[in-house]
Amino acid sequence: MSRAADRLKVVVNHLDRPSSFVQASTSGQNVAYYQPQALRYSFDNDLLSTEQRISYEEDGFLLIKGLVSGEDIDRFRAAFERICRREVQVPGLVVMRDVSIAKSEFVPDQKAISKLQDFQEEPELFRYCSLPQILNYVECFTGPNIMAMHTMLINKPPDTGNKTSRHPMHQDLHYFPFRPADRIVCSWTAMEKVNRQNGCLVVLPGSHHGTLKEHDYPEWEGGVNKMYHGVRDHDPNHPRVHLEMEKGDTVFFHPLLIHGSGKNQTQGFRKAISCHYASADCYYIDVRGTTQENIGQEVKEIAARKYAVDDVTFEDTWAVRGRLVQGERTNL
Ligand SMILES: CCCCCCCCCCCCCCCCC(=O)SCCNC(=O)CCNC(=O)[C@H](O)C(C)(C)COP(=O)(O)OP(=O)(O)OC[C@H]1O[C@@H](n2cnc3c(N)ncnc32)[C@H](O)[C@@H]1OP(=O)(O)O
Ligand SMILES: Nc1ncnc2c1ncn2[C@@H]1O[C@H](COP(=O)(O)OP(=O)(O)OP(=O)(O)O)[C@@H](O)[C@H]1O
Ligand SMILES: O=C(O)CCC(=O)C(=O)O
Ligand SMILES: [Fe+2]
Ligand SMILES: [Mg+2]
Repeated sequence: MSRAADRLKVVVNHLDRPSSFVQASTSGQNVAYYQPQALRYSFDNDLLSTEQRISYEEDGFLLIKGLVSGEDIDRFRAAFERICRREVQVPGLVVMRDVSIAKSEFVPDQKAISKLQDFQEEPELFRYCSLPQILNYVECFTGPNIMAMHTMLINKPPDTGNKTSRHPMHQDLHYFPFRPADRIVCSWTAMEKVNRQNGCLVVLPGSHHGTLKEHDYPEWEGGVNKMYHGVRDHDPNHPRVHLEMEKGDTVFFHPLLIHGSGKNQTQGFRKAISCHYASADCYYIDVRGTTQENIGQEVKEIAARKYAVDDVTFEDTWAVRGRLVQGERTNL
């Protein structure tokens, strides 16, 4: 029996989802197999192997080594540095500083910047979101109509000793007022070697099988960055995986996957570039009365302050930032 078929059995036993598989009898043994259509998290196409599809189904992430070239990464880094030196003005760009230095004097240097958000109007950085090799993978999860909904370049600073460089365990779906979750995917590319020392991604494999959990600010003594909500309670005994990656390696992960990143214990600034994609056929939801109401309110307040408007909705803040990168803008 092939390795893929072997893993199918494991997945079936592991997930215990009677409706998604059929019983088959081989050599007198009763064995459960997935039917092709029972793989709900990805589409059947020529790019993903059955093993890769099962792996995403089971774990909620898929790591592809060497997907982005060193040359491209160097160009993204140069664009980031131009922004840090304030040589360019980018409409809509959010430049974030770590909470531990947010109130100190401004230095126009990468050392003051822990994250860029919303670089959809910066052509060089946004090129990342349209790289054909990335979109080919994204399409496996979203289908052909693809929106780039959220863009980030994370420059995780050396921890100042307060542990504020940590990113609490969270599910990205908490921030998104659109569905269905299975048609949303994040691509996250290491811009240099990332490991436990400099605060690589940490994931709870399989956690995407659960539902969206309640998120809030973690009670950390040293402070927490604005809008860095964490899952209120996740099973501390769930196995964790530290995703150590080389420059250009890219991980695709599901928006319900619980993940975070540890503190950066080196003197370097750990860099990664990422984009959250969604099928343009997704639809907006009203988060009032749901666990997402708290983040919806915070984002609305920030948008209102930033753009001096008072009737902006949480959905609007996404609709204005989203950009079509493939196919047709049908809905979002
Ligand atoms: C169309 C409009 C869109 C509106 C934008 C809304 C943003 C939406 C974010 C959604 C995120 C989705 C992501 C999905 C993936 C999951 C995650 O990424 S989780 C983390 C998400 N959160 C963030 O990314 C935080 C983003 N940061 C910011 O938006 C800004 O940095 C900011 C915190 C709003 C501050 O920006 P700005 O107002 O420009 O900064 P200042 O004028 O210097 O400071 C104002 C005020 O805020 C304090 N401050 C600054 N930085 C921080 C910080 N890191 N933590 C806490 N507080 C901070 C600063 O001290 C000032 O305070 P004061 O008391 O008013 O002096
Ligand atoms: N004490 C804690 N309470 C809550 N969340 C934590 C705690 N320690 C780490 N985390 C979260 O777990 C994830 C990574 O943890 P990890 O243990 O790898 O990092 P670290 O504790 O910063 O560093 P390390 O354990 O490698 O010294 C991050 O999301 C981090 O925010
Ligand atoms: O790069 C990191 O540290 C994690 C970022 C992340 O998970 C996020 O911003 O949603
Ligand atoms: Fe995240
Ligand atoms: Mg730890």
